[in-house]
Formats: sequence, structure tokens, C-alpha cells
Amino acid sequence: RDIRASKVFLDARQVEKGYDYVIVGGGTAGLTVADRLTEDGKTTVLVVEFGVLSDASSITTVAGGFSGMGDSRYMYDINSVPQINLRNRTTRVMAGKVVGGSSAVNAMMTVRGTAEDYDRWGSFFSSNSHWSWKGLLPYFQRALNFVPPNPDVTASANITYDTSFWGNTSGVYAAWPSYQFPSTTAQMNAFSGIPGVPFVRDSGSGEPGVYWYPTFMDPKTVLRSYAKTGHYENVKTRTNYHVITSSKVTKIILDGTTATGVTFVAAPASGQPAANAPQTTVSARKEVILAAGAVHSPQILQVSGIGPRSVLTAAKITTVVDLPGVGQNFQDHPIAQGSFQFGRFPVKPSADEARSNRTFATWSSQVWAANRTGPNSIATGNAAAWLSFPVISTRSAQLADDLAAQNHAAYLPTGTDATVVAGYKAQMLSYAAALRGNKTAFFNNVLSGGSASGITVDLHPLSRGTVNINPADPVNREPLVDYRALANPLDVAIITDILKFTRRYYMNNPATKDWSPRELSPGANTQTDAQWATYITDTLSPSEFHPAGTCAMMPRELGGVVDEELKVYGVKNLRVVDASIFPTLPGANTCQTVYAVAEKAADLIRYGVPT
Ligand SMILES: Cc1cc2nc3c(=O)[nH]c(=O)nc-3n(C[C@H](O)[C@H](O)[C@H](O)COP(=O)(O)OP(=O)(O)OC[C@H]3O[C@@H](n4cnc5c(N)ncnc54)[C@H](O)[C@@H]3O)c2cc1C
Repeated sequence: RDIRASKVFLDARQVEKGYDYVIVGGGTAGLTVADRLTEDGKTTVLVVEFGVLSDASSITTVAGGFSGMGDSRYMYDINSVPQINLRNRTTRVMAGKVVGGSSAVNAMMTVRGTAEDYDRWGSFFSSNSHWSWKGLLPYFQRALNFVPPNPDVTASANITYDTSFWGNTSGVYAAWPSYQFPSTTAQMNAFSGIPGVPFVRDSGSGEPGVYWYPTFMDPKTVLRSYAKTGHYENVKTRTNYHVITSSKVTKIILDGTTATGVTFVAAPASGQPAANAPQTTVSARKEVILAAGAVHSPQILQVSGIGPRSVLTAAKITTVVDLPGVGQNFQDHPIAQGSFQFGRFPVKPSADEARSNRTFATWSSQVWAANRTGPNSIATGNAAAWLSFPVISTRSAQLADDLAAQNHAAYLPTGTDATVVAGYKAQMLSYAAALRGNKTAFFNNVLSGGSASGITVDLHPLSRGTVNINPADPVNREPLVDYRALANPLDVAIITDILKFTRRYYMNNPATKDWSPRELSPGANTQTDAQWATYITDTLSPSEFHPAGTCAMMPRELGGVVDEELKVYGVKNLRVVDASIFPTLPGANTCQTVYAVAEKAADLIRYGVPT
């Protein structure tokens, strides 16, 4: 079929029959890799993206940080399966469906995990793996263009940073609002009321603690900076870089066990393509690169016959490579719901004034209109606490012992392959060590800058979910997303201690006691372990919109899907480069890590394994 029959094709040229590389998904990782591979002006790349190209203000606007995710035109419409440990509640599965992917709709928090988070990845292979903090730091530096905050704000808010952890060559910016509420600094300082809480100079240093972090924002335009602006728009004159939008990849074409291309169909603006939509085929002379995100990359592997045989057989798909890990090991950061409020918050102006004080709101609008400065240049804020378990809890050693001694298989779905169980056990032993130590953050509280508390997050959940094709219609229906929240009962204990520490910060802290703190939920009646467990069951949200792990980079005997070069086991010329390769979540929002992984992936593709 002639591709010119399709309505949308950027750069006004038709998709060619073949490219050196075909990248599935024009999101965060896909566009990063496409940019790097086409830098030489010769290597040809086609990116196939389900969503459209958009400049909507819901995507570009920085203020508040949430307008992108609220625009359903650019989000997939997926709900999780009912969560049996959360009273059968379902959860919206958030993922961007637009050029730029989730980087176009995320909350713009620019953070990375601790050094130990990335050393853990390599540890599943060997003690000298190039997947380590040391191996990734150059890619964190390449991934973002760090522009320091302006000196006035730096001084007045007491922002600290250290440019040695950053670079300044990328087209994607890590920059700072031109304003901070003094209340945010006060909330940060209030952590000094709790012994043992470290304060860290720079968010990129790989240490847990309380720190400032930048925003994915272009400092000149004060608009969102993301994969589309930094890895496509700025280089779109390259004739060797093609993108086709509104096109859903339906399958990887395999010649035996060698990937040779993909098929795709025209995708409507909303919903899924018709089952009988005509298929287009494009071939990849060198490789097919999967970058469809942690929800869709495993779906595409499974529909192509690469995955757990039992899942494929149930969906009447012929198994080409029996790879039990595909779609397993699914992780996201659960949000623990606690709500606190300062009745008398004397440090002003605070984020409350932006909402309730008309004079302040008018001033905000005026300075924004005049020169794009002021509170409207703040996305979701720039300060948070990321703390290790011994800092927040007195029972870290006990929980670590309990975790190490578990029968780990009991917490995975019945019938899980022995290799996947072995990988899970390796992860849990690594987490047991992390629970005892001070180098992995488990607790995260994002500071609101106002009288209401910000969100509290469990950075290293123990439970593992699944993302498997829907046997009723594997290609045309969204996959079945099951967080399996709280499947590992020790998650309840960890989240209990996370919430108890949040309570301590707000309610029992010499540094906040004069601010008339109040606990709105769970409330003082929640005290015993059983009461906490009930509260968590009733209120936990299993997702901070950070899906990961479903095509894990682990040894094959540990249930891995890709090797250290991100090549899919058992298949030639096929790699995965997005958040699905994270074997374990970093203790941070995931976007910066996706950029770093994609930068490293591009080097692995171009130059092979580092020597
Ligand atoms: C609402 C929200 C808020 C977030 N907030 C933050 C934050 O503040 N800070 C942070 O660090 N992280 C945040 N994240 C997480 C972060 O944005 C993601 O982890 C990251 O962008 C994922 O990158 P990716 O390349 O793996 O996938 P994506 O960027 O999602 O890219 C996948 C792409 O593949 C396309 N695709 C999927 N299936 C197909 C198919 N069959 N054919 C063709 N194309 C396909 C999709 O449309 C998409 O464009 C947030 C995420 C969301 C959704």
C-alpha cells in the first residue's frame, strides 16, 4: 500500500520502504535515540508514533505542572484491572499519547535516583557492569542542559546546586522558575527539626536527603522543555530523520528470530484503530528499536510472539521466543495518602496566596504577562525530601530481615516462571540491604510551599505487577495492567512507616509546632498496625505515573528481557530503550533516568559496549 494514502506524515515526504533503524514510539526515549542516531547526517531513522504532533498550550504551559495530563487528547485511555488488595479499586494508567510521549504531559519534576539505585542495576549482572552510577553519570550530564537559577532567587530562597553533576549540551533543559515562595524554604528547613535528616547540595549528586531540584523548562521561553522540543524540533531539518504520526505499530516483523521491520496502521485521534485497518510495512536494515513505554513495549513484544508462552497461548499467538519476563516485573511508585495542614503558616507569601489572595494573584498575572516571571513560572515546585529507611523508621533492620527471609515466589502470580522468581528474589535481597543502609531513598515528600501537605510516595515498592496482552483482542485492545498493589505484605509495613514519618514531620516536630499543624487524614484515631493497614488498603494509589520494569534489563536466568546492550534475548536486531528496561525503579520520578538510559542506548547502538 502506498503510504501517501496516509494523511499524516511530517516533513512532507513519504515513508520509505526501509530505514537503517525503525523506532517504535516517538516519546521520551524514542526521540532521544532518534536524534542521536541521525546526528551523523547519514544514518536513516523512521520513528512511528501513535499520537499527533501538537503545540497545545496544555502541553507547553509550565504553571502548575498538571495541564498536560489533564488533556485527554494526549493521554491513553487505560484503567488498571481491579486491585484485589485495594478493595477492588481500579486506577487510571497515565501515559502520554503524543509526539514527546509522557515527557509532553508530565509534571516536569527533574530528579534522578541515588547512586545505589543505578549500581543495583549492574549488580544483577556483575560487580563491574557498565550499568552503574559511574557508568550513567556521563549520560545524565549529556541528557540535560542545566541552566542555574537566577542569582536573586538563589540567594533569597537559599537554593544550592553544583554544576559538576550536570551538562549543558542537550536540547532538553533543566532550568528554574524565576520565583520561589519563601514558605518553601521554611518547609525545607523544618526537616532540621528531625535528627538524622541530611541536606544535600545538589539533586544530581546521587545522595538521598532534602534538596532543591530543577524543572523540565526552557529558561528563555518559560515553556515545557521535552523530547519533542529538544530531540525533534531543533533537528528536524535533518533529511535522514523521519517521523510518522497517528500511526500505531501492530507487530514486529520477524524472519525466523531476526527482527526485520514493523507493521503499522493509521490511528484515529481517539480510541484504537479499526481491527481491519490496512497495514503498512516498513523494513529496518539494521535494527528495530522499541520505545513505546512500559505499558506498550511489552504488548508489542507479546503480540509479535516474544513473551511468556502461557500468556501467548491464551491469546492464540504462536510463540517465537519463549521469554517469560516480558510484561512481568511491573513497577510504579505508590502514592500514600496522608493529609496535613498548617493552621497558621506565618511565612508569607506562600503558595496559598497564589490561590486565595487577590492582590498577590493579580501581581502574579501581571509579572507573567510582562516578562514571563513570577509564581506562574513554577511547575509543581522544586523542593522535596528523599530519605533512606533508617532515617524515617526504627525498624529498618527488622523489616530487612523479614524481607530477606520471605518465600518470594509466594508474592508473584501463581505459575510465574522460575527465572522471573529468581530475579525477584535477587531484587528483594538487594532491597533488604538497602533498607538497612543510608544510600537508597524509600520516603519521598514533595513540599507544597503552602499550608496543605504535598504528596508522599513509596520510592521502592516490593510488589510486582504484570502488563499482559488482552486475550480477547491482543492487538486492538489495550493490555491488561495489573499493579498487584500490596501483593507483598511488607509493603504495608513500609508504607505505614512512611506515613508515620510524614505525621511526625507535620505533627511532632519542634520546627513546625508553631504553625498549628492539623492532621486531616488518616487522623489521630489511626495508631495500631491494623488501623494503618486498613487506611492504606482504603486509600493507596498504586501509581505516580511512573510505569517501569516490564522488559527488564536482567540476566536471562533472572527473568530478564534485555541484556546489558538492551538487546532482546533470543532475537537478533531488536532492542528496547525506554522505561520498561529499568530492572528496579530509581528512588525518583522517572523521566530524567529515561533520558539518560536513552542517551546510553544510543551510544551502545552506535559504538557498542564501552571498553
Ligand atoms: C502524567 C504524568 C506525570 C509525570 N510526572 C513526572 C515528573 O514530574 N517527573 C518525572 O521525572 N517523570 C514524570 N513522569 C514519568 C515520565 O514522564 C516517564 O517515565 C517517561 O516520560 C517515560 O518515557 P518512555 O520513553 O518510557 O515512554 P513515553 O515517553 O511514554 O513514550 C512512549 C511513546 O510510544 C508511543 N506508543 C505507544 N504504543 C505505540 C504503538 N503501538 N505504536 C506507536 N507508538 C506507540 C506513545 O504514544 C508514546 O509517545 C510522569 C508521567 C506521566 C504520565
